[in-house]
Amino acid sequence: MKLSFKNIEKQFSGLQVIKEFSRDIDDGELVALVGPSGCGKSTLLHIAAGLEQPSAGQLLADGQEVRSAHPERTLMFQENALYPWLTLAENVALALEFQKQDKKEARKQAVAWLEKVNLKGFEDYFPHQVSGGMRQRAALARAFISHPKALLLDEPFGALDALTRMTLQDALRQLIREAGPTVLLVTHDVDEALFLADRILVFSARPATVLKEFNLAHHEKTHDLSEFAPMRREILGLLGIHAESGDDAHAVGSLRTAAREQEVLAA
Ligand SMILES: Nc1ncnc2c1ncn2[C@@H]1O[C@H](COP(=O)(O)OP(=O)(O)OP(=O)(O)O)[C@@H](O)[C@H]1O
Repeated sequence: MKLSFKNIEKQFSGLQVIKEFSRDIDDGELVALVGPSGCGKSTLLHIAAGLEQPSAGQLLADGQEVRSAHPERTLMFQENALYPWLTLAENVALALEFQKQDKKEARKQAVAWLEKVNLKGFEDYFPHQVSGGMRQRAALARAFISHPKALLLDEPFGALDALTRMTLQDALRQLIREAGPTVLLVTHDVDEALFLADRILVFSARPATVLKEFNLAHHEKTHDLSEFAPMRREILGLLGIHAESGDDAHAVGSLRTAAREQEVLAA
């Protein structure tokens, strides 16, 4: 699905959050949105999902104006995405039941998707009985089961430790390769953006405008991102974080804290 943002503006009771955002996101492309806390990244995802309407401008999905939410554009959040009173299989199956699929068939497909994300044997566990990483695997299964044409990911792995996050990034990349949706990924983790994205848009503080975009399509990437060190340094620099060489890992880790501090100072 091609998403075309055309001169999008968004205000909340006089607070300008997004200013003249125009970009095409091509069918099957993965674009990461990186920027200071509170600049408007989630708001852009909500507009893409059809949960918020732009104050001005238009969003087209395959040429049709987006006016409301639709399962072909699926939003996935950081945590607490699963219903605690349902098992993992019931949570995943629910996405199909919402679309009026037969309960038995929905369960069958849910079990197959849980197997795809390495959760075979955990179908009848409740969310509190599994780890945070396993919950997000189930959330991925639930996001993919209805074959969305666009996947809108809002810091999907933000609450996980670094190692678990990397295994989830691998799982996500595999699912994307198989299913081929267009993906918008909001992340505070510059390495996550470098690893997963075809393109990275770096936003300014509110109102969000694109400071710079980086193209990473056609790079075969591993978690060893050393070849992208100059790009990572430039992105962090744009975000006001100055990483000395050798100190990048720390700088990436502190991006979230620094961004929150900027938000507090700006308030
Ligand atoms: N529904 C709403 N009503 C009023 N203000 C809102 C609403 N949604 C977002 N905002 C405001 O818009 C601004 C941008 O919020 P948004 O969540 O899009 O930022 P963000 O870049 O995703 O932040 P973070 O990285 O911290 O998640 C914030 O100041 C927020 O308070």
